[in-house]
Amino acid sequence: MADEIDGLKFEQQHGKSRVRVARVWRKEDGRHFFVEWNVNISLLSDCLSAYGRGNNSDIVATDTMKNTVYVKAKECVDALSVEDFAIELGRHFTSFYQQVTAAIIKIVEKPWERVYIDGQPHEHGFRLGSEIHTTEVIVKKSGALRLTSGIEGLAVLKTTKSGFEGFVRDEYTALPETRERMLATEVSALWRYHFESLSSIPAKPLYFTEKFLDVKKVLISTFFGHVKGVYSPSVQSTLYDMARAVLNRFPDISSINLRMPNLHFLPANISSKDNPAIVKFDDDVYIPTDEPHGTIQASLSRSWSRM
Ligand SMILES: O=c1[nH]c(=O)c2[nH]c(=O)[nH]c2[nH]1
Repeated sequence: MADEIDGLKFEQQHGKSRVRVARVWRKEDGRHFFVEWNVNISLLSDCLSAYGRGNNSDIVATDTMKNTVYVKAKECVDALSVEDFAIELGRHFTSFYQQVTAAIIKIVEKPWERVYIDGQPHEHGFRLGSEIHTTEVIVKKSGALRLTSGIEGLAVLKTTKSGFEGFVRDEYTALPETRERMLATEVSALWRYHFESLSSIPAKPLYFTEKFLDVKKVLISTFFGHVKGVYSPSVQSTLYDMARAVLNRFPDISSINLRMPNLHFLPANISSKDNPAIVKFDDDVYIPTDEPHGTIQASLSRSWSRM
């Protein structure tokens, strides 16, 4: 939101970052549910006189925003998705305060997962997994909504069925063409849901939690292919297949952005003047390296709207 002060364009927002909250839901049958969230709040509000005149009478204190996270966590009597919690916060700030025109809520969920003991889900035991679930919600006073979710740190590797051929060769090119290499990456994905108003959000509890797990499954299964695998001619091609699979499978996702660094496993060939083959590479010994790494990213949308 741009305003004018003294003939100058002025834009502002204020909020609270890194509000950490954990919530336990204790069911009567003995099962516990648990989440840990790191919440970022940013409010767009009419409080120009705070900047221009030192008058704080329109300022919602960021300390109050922090407290609101704990109040709302307490009020959520049933387990809910990180998306629904973000929407609830956005709804609160935009409806409770007349001067707040929009709220931007970003939350990172820590990947606590229920443990299994002897194949049985534990009632109250959790361990830290690896992939992080994120969400960003923008709620406007009108009820307009922009909802994106994401995954970070989805590390995947396959030991074959990957190659890279036919690329530009010039006087600087040293990379040999291959149809046999390792393929490893750490996927970051961000996808936008098509729900564009608060009233269109599905009422089903944990709808977005299930969707997150389903998107993760589709990303993983498309990366690897079925048990015998699928050939990848490049990170670019596999990334596109993964993005495509998500849009094909989930009608309520309108766009997806994927970032997939190419984490290289270099063939180990070690030689000396006397011994040209101290170690001779035979698709067996590799030198793992993530520095430098390739960086491949792309967005795929159903329409020409932006992510
Ligand atoms: O899948 C790949 N894509 C590239 O763009 C690239 N560039 C490179 O050196 N190796 C690879 N691999």
